Amino acid sequence: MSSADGPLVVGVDSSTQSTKVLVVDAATGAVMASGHAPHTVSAGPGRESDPEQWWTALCEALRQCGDAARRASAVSVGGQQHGLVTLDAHGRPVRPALLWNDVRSAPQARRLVDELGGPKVWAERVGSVPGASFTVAKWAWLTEHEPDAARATAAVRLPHDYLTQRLTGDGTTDRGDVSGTGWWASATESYDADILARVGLDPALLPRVVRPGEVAGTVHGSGAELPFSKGTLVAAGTGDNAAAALGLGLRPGTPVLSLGTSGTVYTVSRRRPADPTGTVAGFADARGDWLPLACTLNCTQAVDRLAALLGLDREAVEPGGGITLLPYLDGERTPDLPHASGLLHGLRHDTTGGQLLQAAYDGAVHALLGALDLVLDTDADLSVPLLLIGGGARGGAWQRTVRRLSGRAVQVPEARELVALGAAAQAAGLLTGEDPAAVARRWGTARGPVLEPVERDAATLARISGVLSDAAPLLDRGPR
Ligand SMILES: Nc1ncnc2c1ncn2[C@@H]1O[C@H](COP(=O)(O)OP(=O)(O)O)[C@@H](O)[C@H]1O
Ligand SMILES: O=C(CO)[C@@H](O)[C@H](O)COP(=O)(O)O
Repeated sequence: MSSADGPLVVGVDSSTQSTKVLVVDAATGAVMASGHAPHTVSAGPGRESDPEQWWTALCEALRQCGDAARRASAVSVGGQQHGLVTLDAHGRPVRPALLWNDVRSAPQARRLVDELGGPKVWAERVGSVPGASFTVAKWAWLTEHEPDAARATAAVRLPHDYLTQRLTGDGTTDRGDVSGTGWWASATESYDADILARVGLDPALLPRVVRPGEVAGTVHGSGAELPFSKGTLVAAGTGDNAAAALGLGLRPGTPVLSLGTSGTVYTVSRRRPADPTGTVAGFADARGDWLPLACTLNCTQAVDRLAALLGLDREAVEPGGGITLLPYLDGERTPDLPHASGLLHGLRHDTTGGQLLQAAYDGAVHALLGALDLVLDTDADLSVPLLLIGGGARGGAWQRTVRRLSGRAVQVPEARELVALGAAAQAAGLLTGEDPAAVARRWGTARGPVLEPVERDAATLARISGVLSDAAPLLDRGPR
């Protein structure tokens, strides 16, 4: 390991499939060490993970960073959004966390939307119309299906809150991640007492919302588990998408398309979003701005699953065939079809496996690009390249599909772990007093090749939209 110019900071990405840790030189952004450890997610009708496993994975990933992590002056955690973590009076999980992609809470979400006065009321007050992913719907599901677990709950946390609390001993969250709960009103930037009362959640169970730039706490214990010394600064942390926005040093109007377990499209905006259609979630960012975002449940894993079923490498796509494949293997959030399953149209004798696989990529990207038009302000500059990030951004087939269906220039940052880098920039900001996005720009994290625009394949987009609308009743009710 070469020597660092400045103090070292640690950035954590605790996402759906794994924990990734970077130790970064706060002066230059150079990555001095990294670690990675996988998580398990339950299969079947729900999606759950044990929060204790996230902690074990974090400790393991930190261990892989060796001496560099021991020298860190500050740490910050970015985490998968929305997950419901329920803790008992001793701070131990009452049950596994209900994750963002668990659609069992769809009926509760629909009921809550109606009870408060409909989508427009939610959009204006909370900034988002909650779907199954939102924590408020998950809590409502828990109180209905597992009332004993709800009664045993002494604290409610998001995934990044849980890990931050394990570091500091204090219950804290931040405006970015709390804006995805459904019980934080973006209009007033505070917990919404009326919504909490409707779902029977005592506000005393919720964490303190740390302000941007404020310290969440310090590492409260060290020992065998953690490399940090007691007193290491802990930043507020945030949700993974808000962390990636920090990690890119994102400026208002620049669009991001992230290809991970979830697919997301978002930008930073100075205007508080309020989309009554529910497609765009009106999240706050981790600074003082907003993060209009749309999210799909089926992205890299759905396409990889199709490739595995076909016995193909994920790059073995072939053009043509007129096939439409809606890859909604987990139900879908964008479009709002929580009970949907995958749907194939246009199969012929001469259809090849490679064409089916390409159709899966097309179906996944179609959903994201349709939402991107709604995410961007009317004054967004369409000539700015689309920033392509997440694990899928490394894939040639993903890159070509996004270019063909968007018709836009696409920039692929060389930096791989933008969520962890954003968390690291937040930690560095605590030490230097800088805006974390400015830290990331100073580090040059968004640098990477720009792939020139190609002609937009409007015919394929129109074909997919047509199948989607014709199959709407089938997709809405799900398989029988
Ligand atoms: N070289 C690659 N080409 C295409 N897809 C890739 C490549 N490397 C990783 N992936 C995909 O990236 C996904 C993981 O992305 P990541 O952003 O790390 O997910 P998450 O943060 O949601 O856990 C995997 O599901 C895999 O399909
Ligand atoms: O639910 C959302 C955004 O609203 C997801 O983007 C989650 O935050 C999970 O992220 P990944 O694990 O796919 O990065």
